[in-house]
Amino acid sequence: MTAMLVLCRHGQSDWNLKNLFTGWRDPDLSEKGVAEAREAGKRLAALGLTFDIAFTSALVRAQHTCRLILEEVGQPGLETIRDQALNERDYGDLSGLNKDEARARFGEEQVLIWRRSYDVPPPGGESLKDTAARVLPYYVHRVLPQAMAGRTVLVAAHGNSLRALIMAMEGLTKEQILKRELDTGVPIVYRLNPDTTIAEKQELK
Ligand SMILES: O=C(O)[C@H](O)COP(=O)(O)O
Repeated sequence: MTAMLVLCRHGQSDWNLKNLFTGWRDPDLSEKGVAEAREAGKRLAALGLTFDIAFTSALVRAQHTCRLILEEVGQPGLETIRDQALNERDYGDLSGLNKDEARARFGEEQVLIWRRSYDVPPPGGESLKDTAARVLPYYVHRVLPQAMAGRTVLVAAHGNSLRALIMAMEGLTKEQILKRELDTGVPIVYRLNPDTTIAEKQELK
């Protein structure tokens, strides 16, 4: 039985556009983000993909992306489970700050460590490791069983909650995940082996 899992980072949000640290703050998609989410859905539809269940976070930008993808594949109203386990990494005290201003204030290197290191949390927030500690159990207990039962699963979530998941799924090291960036609104289609390892991966850029 083929297990199919599609991961998609939300389309551009209003705060991505304004270059603000977002984390658990809750802006909606920008106009461009809406178009990106629709395009993601069109690309999935072009592959002939339809879903059996969708998962998204407790945040509007991911939920909106999920909804638009489902509309474009002709499945509005498909069962969708929302859970804060899939939320973006909590950016703590950085939330709401402009990323360039933060670089000017704290230094380029420090900001890069907060944004991309594996285990250094931003002040008052979550490291990627902390994010993984909530994303991975949710994946193993909720998402993966659906895929392994032969259902095609959509996960519409966030840059860092998905980086944490991809690090585990693809077996990336701390060094490799540092360089892994996820584009907004670009679906990654995984076909999984019966032992849950990756059989095939396709990024729909
Ligand atoms: O939460 C945020 O600010 C972004 O959407 C993801 O941030 P990052 O590019 O710093 O990981």
